[in-house]
Amino acid sequence: MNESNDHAVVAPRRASAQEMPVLDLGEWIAGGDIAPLVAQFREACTHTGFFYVKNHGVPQSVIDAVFDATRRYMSLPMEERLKDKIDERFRRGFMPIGVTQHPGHKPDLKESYELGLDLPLSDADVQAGRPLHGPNRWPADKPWLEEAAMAYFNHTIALGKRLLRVFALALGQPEEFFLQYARKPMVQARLFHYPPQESPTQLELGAAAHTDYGMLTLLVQDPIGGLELRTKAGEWVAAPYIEGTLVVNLGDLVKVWTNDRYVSNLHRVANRTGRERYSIPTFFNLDYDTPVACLPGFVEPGEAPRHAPIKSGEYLVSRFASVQKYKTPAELAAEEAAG
Ligand SMILES: O=C(O)CCC(=O)C(=O)O
Ligand SMILES: [Fe+2]
Repeated sequence: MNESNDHAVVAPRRASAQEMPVLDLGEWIAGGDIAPLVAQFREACTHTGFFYVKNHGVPQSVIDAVFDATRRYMSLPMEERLKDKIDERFRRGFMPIGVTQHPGHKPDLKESYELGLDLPLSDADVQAGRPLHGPNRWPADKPWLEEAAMAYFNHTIALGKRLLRVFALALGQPEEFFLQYARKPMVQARLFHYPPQESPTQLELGAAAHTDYGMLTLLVQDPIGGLELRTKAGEWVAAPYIEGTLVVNLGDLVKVWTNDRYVSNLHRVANRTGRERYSIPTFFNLDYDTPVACLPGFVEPGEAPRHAPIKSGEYLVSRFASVQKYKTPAELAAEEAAG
């Protein structure tokens, strides 16, 4: 990292309604026509790859409860939380500041509690050592954390599966196309706490500028705000809290499906408010073995797709390893064998 290239990151203007539209899922969820939503989804995904959803079906009480539990947990003494420190194999539990570091940046100024699809040790994929497949890790003396987090997690899985229907139709596929790859989806949620930062800079932020990796990110943020994304013109804009909404954005694997037609956008977090910020992204990814490849209609006849086909899970694991201090299952097995 080059300190002399560092720049202060000042608060940008708010994203316009075109840069961050609000998609209303209410009518469709109530049994209405999906077509208008598909058109709005396509427009947003080819523009900034970011939008809000409202009337999304996740009860506000469930969202309030998971924020309350996250605040309560992150207020506990560090030594208490370190008892739940993330385990190398399954990557679930408390992740202190310092674990996530994007190349060329200082570590992100955030800490988190990580959870995912809760697979028992007897599960065939867990037995087979498939990366990131495993049981959640919960502090037994704080049942309120598991209760609130899993209630929220299960609702976002339902929302993610709903959005996959819209997504498939937007890409010219049958509505159920992605659901065939969401049998044991690699969904991960992160309960984030961002301490306030007086003067954010490009090198040191709550979350350094990055793109997400997979399919769909669903995010609830608290009223503090601080999420920023980059427009097509290269300008950073704020994606503030809007009551009753979640933020949705696309990840890099969508570029493979769509030959770069859909946007996986750079974004970052700067918490300049002087107050604690909390946010909870759920990363909705498909099954490990999903063959991700350019879909028909996204490449001209006679042209080759820009990205080689790839297995969803392998790609995700390689991306995690690039930003998190992370041991691969092979490295762990080698360590174990060495005693
Ligand atoms: O906390 C936020 O608002 C965004 C977090 C984020 O971009 C991420 O974890 O990938
Ligand atoms: Fe992100």
